[in-house]
Amino acid sequence: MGNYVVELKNVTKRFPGVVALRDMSLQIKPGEILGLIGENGAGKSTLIKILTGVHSADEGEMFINGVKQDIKTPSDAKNAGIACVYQELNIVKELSITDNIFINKYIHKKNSKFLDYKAMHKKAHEVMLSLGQDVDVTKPCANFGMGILQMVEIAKAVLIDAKLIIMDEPTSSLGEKEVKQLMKTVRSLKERGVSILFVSHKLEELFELCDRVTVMRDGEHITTDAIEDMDNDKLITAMVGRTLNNQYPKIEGKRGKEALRIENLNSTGVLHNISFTAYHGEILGIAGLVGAGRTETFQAIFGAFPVDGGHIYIKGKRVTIKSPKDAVKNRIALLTEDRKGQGLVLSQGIDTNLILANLSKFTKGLWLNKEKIKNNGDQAVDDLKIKTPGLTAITSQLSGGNQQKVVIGKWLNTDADIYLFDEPTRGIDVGAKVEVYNIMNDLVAKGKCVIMVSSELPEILGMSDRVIVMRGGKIMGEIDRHNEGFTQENIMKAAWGGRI
Ligand SMILES: Nc1ncnc2c1ncn2[C@@H]1O[C@H](COP(=O)(O)OP(=O)(O)OP(=O)(O)O)[C@@H](O)[C@H]1O
Repeated sequence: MGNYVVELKNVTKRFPGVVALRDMSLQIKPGEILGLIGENGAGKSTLIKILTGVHSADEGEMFINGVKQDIKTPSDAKNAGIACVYQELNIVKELSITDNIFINKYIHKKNSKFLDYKAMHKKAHEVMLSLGQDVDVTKPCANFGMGILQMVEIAKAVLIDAKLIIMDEPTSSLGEKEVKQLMKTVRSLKERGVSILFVSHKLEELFELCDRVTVMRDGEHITTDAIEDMDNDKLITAMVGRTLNNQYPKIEGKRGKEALRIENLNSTGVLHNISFTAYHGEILGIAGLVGAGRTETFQAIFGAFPVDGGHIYIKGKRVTIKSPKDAVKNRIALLTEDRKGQGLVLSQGIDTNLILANLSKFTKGLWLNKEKIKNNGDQAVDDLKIKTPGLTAITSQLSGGNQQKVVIGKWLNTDADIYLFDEPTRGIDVGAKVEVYNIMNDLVAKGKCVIMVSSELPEILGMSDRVIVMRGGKIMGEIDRHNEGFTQENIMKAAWGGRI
């Protein structure tokens, strides 16, 4: 047996109708950063759940430092030195950083039932500092942003002396600066000998950070290689099982008439005189850093964010949009960034969820038109490559990425003219991204107007006809696809406050 911190041997895990992991083996070396990547539904979360004692394997074995383990519960895993920082953080926002860090193992004063807050604050501050965060640990977590809260989770792992810290899509809700800080912290943990399993859909992060990378597909181990032996194409091919010729299959449409015009949209302190025009038959990209006001702009157009000035015109006519209902009436669809929070009824099947945004299209009198619902579902599963044992499968049992695809499918059912896509490909795999881009192409070909907010610059450049850049609730500039200034550098410059 090699020198591994954690080793899985021939692990199989079945759910009704699905083999989530099939004969999966994995070795993690001491002090290495191992990347883990795979399409939505490939089995990554199931693997994490086995490592952390949330699920037990049907077959297979697990070793820690060469010693066979019998991990049955999350506390077994913790005791064995395995910790996980989940995408949805496990933080009680009302409590202080110190309380969150010590929540299950408070330090008591010597021979006393009283808690020793002095000692705990000191230790908490020390650990946070070692992670690069000089913060007031006595303050409630509600006062801090995602980047720091994630560090609180990492601090918990450090305090139990974790040998392996698993990070599940850790950068998905972080801004650029926070991502940089996280990378620094991960490297410093590695230097201290901690191993990291870094699960991500973002290839560039894996290339920047990892020593080796493991690719999974359909519940199986496909390959594990040193990162320097891998490149984009090799990773994608291993992941999707075919070569993807073009990650951004842009088809340029013919720009039609004005679809949406915004004039001097204001929301005190948040949006400042936002004005732009979007046309039928084009994709307008909105770039900017986290906090630039992009999501708020979408919500304001959709009647879901308070505005105190400005006008909205649709097809040249001024309209009043005071609620999402007004927006839908004006044939605007908004695919929000927070897809889990809005709109999926997790206890219902995929077929039902897909029709929720436009029920009337699927009813006959008072009755649901079952055939239409089935055809619609089959089409969406096919178009979006939703991985599921069946159309009626309960959405709570789908992998995270596949749940997102259901939400996208739901909004595509609305027959809108104007589609506002907020971070449309967050959390979905490279293959599925291409499907979403193809759907955008189809919408544009039908003369629809697509506006996309995205933090992924390659995606913005790859798919937009025009890009506007926002910063601090203002529009900094606009660049056309056919302009030679249509580059990542120019967009970043504007996003950081420069002029295009
Ligand atoms: N509790 C469950 N009941 C039934 N099936 C499940 C359950 N959990 C996961 N599955 C199935 O197991 C398979 C693997 O899912 P898993 O969540 O591990 O994928 P993943 O690689 O994490 O995907 P994503 O990138 O979308 O998060 C999927 O087909 C999923 O539907």
